[in-house]
Amino acid sequence: MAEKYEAASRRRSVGPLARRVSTPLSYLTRSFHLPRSEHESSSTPPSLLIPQRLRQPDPDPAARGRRGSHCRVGQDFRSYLDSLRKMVKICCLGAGYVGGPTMAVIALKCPAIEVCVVDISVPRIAAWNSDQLPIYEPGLDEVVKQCRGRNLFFSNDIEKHVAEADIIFVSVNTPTKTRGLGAGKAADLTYWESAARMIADVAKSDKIVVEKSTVPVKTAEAIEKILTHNSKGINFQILSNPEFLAEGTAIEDLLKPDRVLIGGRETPEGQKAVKALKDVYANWVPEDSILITNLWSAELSKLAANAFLAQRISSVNAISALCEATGANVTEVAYAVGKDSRIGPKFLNASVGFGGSCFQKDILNLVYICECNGLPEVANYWKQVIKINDYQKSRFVNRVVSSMFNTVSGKKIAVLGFAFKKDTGDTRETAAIDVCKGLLGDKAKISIYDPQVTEDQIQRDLTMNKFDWDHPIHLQPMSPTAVKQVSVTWDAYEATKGAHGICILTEWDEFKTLDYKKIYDSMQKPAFLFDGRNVIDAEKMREIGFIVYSIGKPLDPWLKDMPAVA
Ligand SMILES: NC(=O)c1ccc[n+]([C@@H]2O[C@H](COP(=O)([O-])OP(=O)(O)OC[C@H]3O[C@@H](n4cnc5c(N)ncnc54)[C@H](O)[C@@H]3O)[C@@H](O)[C@H]2O)c1
Ligand SMILES: O=c1ccn([C@@H]2O[C@H](COP(=O)(O)OP(=O)(O)O[C@H]3O[C@H](CO)[C@@H](O)[C@H](O)[C@H]3O)[C@@H](O)[C@H]2O)c(=O)[nH]1
Repeated sequence: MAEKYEAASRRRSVGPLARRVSTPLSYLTRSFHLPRSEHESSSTPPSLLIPQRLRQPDPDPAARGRRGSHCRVGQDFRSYLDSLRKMVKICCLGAGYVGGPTMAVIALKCPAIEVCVVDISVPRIAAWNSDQLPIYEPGLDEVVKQCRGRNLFFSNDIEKHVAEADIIFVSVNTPTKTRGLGAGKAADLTYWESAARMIADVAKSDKIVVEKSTVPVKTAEAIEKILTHNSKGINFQILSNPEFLAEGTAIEDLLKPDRVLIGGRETPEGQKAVKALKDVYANWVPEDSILITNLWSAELSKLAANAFLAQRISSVNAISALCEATGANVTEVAYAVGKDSRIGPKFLNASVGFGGSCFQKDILNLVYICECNGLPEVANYWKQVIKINDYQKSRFVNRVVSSMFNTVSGKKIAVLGFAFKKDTGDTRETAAIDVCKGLLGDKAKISIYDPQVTEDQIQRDLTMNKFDWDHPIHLQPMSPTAVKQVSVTWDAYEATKGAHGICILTEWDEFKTLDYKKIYDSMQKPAFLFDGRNVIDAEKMREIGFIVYSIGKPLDPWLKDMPAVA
């Protein structure tokens, strides 16, 4: 088993563990004044990169017109070179799910720009400099391999790279506040504010500071105050450039974004900064997909986009409850509704509930901003999206317990999938946490399998308080009192062996092709299968002998006779 674990670990990326398990104490002790790491010496960028385009033929001359950094008619070669040199350094604070992939793609598409991603976490940077990247994201390894050491660097020497940069992206955590004013709703800007103060301290030349993190509207105004108050005459331009990538498809999303949004001040300096950032993206994003707005529109658009997306899921999940009550089929309903071109087919999959580090946090943030602006009706409207999501998770738990003769005490429940969606090892706010906690509350014994999530991570998630997961300073060493009723395996067949019931909580493709006959044969009878993602063919499973529940689908005759679920 130990060998298997090691082999499986080697197959996997380090995952969020690098941040939350192996290194927690580093967060408690680190300041911005960090010693150079071992990796530094081999990965510190050269002081100035010679633009590759000057040495290599342009691979796509036809695209020149839409790129921003080519020598224009009337511009002499030296000033062209100077303009490139002036633009060559980007630093990104925060080497996480956003900072890492985003900067890797900028480095890939802009060989003339030197990109350095910095972080307060030493192990996280070490992982970026190794063969085991700290996050699992399809396609990311290839992009990093292509650029790392060429024009993409990862470092803990934050001050040095901030001081040298022309453009500084800030992509640090903006979690929900856990205490004090606005606790449980407002964004905690501690990490952002300390990043801004550090930039003000170390800057010796003009900088463009880009909000990449998701922040409340008007954050740029506060950041501007911090920077200009300490600025020693240095000119800082703040831009809002929110990120819209989704985990699991981050590289695809970054290579072909639906849009890039840049908000800036409407002053000549502000517009110059907007143009400089636009020129970076214009290396691969068509001009008409780069939207320019004022600062506040850009900041608010990010929160609004996530609220709209989450609202669609809560809408279809609300309908899923009605489908179960009436005999309608949510897949058919969603298909019929999505065929209306005004509605569209995407993001209408009923599920056990949305998770991830963004939707809940950003909607709570929006709710708080509405309340602060005297708009309680608007706040309540958006709050309902979260309430339905919580309802969907507890409805699922209730369905499991009521179906299994109203108790799961002492029963083995296999959980297939713990990540918040497929193709990621990220477990932040995953619905699986609430479902497992609910089942544990009824004294179930849980056996979990997820192809990308480790036991340490799962134990940590099940013992952590709400909202604490996104606060580096709250990270503690592995709790010695891990949840005993929970076991974690690297094998779906082992997880389901001897189980009374199975809950599918993540839509991993491999769950569609498991040998369910073999699984059924190894389970206690009657064998229950609760599909929280609608990934299995319920009719085939019933033929095997399972009692099946699928979200929003007509109920199994067995389940109809069980106590009603609220
Ligand atoms: N994860 C996503 O899919 C996604 C997508 C769009 C936007 N966002 C937003 O982007 C921001 C970052 O999200 P993430 O998922 O990348 O978070 P993350 O936790 O993966 O990464 C944040 C990193 O910032 C580092 N950090 C904190 N303070 C720092 C400082 N002062 N200097 C340097 N590094 C510091 C942390 O150590 C951590 O590694 C959040 O505001 C989030 O809402 C996230
Ligand atoms: O039809 C659907 C689509 C998604 N989900 C769930 O919703 C959650 C979020 O999924 P998704 O949006 O694909 O992933 P994220 O990485 O959280 O990306 C969202 O949050 C990011 C952070 O702000 C934004 O940048 C992205 O645009 C936005 O899609 C996951 O639990 C999904 O399983 C459903 O239940 N049904």
